[in-house]
Amino acid sequence: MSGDRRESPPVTGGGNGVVEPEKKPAPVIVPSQRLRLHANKDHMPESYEDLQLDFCPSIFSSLEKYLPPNMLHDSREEKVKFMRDILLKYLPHGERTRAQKHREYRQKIISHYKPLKRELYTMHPVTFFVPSFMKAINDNTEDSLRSIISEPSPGVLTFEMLQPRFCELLVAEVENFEAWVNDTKFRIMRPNTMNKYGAVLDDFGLETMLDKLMDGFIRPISKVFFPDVGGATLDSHHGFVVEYGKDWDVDLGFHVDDSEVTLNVCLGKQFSGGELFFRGTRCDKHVNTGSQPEEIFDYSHIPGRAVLHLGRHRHGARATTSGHRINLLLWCRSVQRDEEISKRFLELVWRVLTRKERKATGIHCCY
Ligand SMILES: O=C(O)CCC(=O)C(=O)O
Ligand SMILES: [Fe+2]
Repeated sequence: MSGDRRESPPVTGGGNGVVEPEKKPAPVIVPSQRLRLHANKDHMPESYEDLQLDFCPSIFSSLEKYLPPNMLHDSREEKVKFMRDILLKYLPHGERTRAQKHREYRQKIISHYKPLKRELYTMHPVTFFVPSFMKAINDNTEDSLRSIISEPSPGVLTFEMLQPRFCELLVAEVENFEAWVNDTKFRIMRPNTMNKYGAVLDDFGLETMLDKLMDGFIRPISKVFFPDVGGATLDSHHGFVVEYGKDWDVDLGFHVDDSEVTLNVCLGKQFSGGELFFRGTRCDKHVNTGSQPEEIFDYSHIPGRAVLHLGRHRHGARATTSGHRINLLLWCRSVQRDEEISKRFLELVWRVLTRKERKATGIHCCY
């Protein structure tokens, strides 16, 4: 099983950047401008999405809950400055430059690649989605969603979603992008560690459209069906296509996704094989344990039909034995995970402090 999950940022160095220089005699300092060790659960954090920040905006929203109480109602700029200083101090340099490099990589592609099907780049629900899906989303009730969704195995939801025309347009756009990559010899990053083929749609301009797809059409479903894992708070995504066949990847090993909720829709073309196999949901600790008979389920892809499942629902894809299979994948992530990262970040910072430094923080709780 390949662990394809994102890791929380490691913390290096000692001190939390807010520790006072040693003074004599050492007073008991009760500092006001320090992060709290426990989140203020009642605080509604601001959104930082519209700011050009060097860290993911949702990290700021999560970290805001740990701000000292007297800062909670400061201006957004003041809060950003405070939190950014801490992140800069503790996130390893490599992680920061990686994010910066990726932004530059994406910018380079977007400024040189000429899209073929421009209508894909803005969300047009009526031309993208089949009427039954549109109606269920517009009615916006649990019953309306349940009326179009089947659950052939616990936690595996399937429903008709994409219009054939949309699938054709997206396949044509991906082929155009790949032709450009070949012509220009641009070295692109593949969607994940397990694929040699396929393309990241977010990297060549489709990020905004896919964000709308997640916000308006996937979150309403995952809110009802996957409420316990952040289904209601999906707020970022990794959108890509995978390609299978004789001249592409053949199959995909058993794995879990780096997502809270995964949308997988077949776009075509003609193929045989390529079934998804599921083996039940596990936490990180038990990801390699055996399966119960009722967890074993195989699903045959049908173009336009979506499969929605938890990222931690163990699965893989069998060999595509003939033809060419292209699937759209949207790994949807929740702010809930960023909160987990913030928490672990603080725990780690706490761990690297000396006893004296801990005392100086004025926090009396320890891990
Ligand atoms: O090929 C498929 O349909 C599965 C793809 C998948 O599971 C993934 O990319 O995470
Ligand atoms: Fe997957």
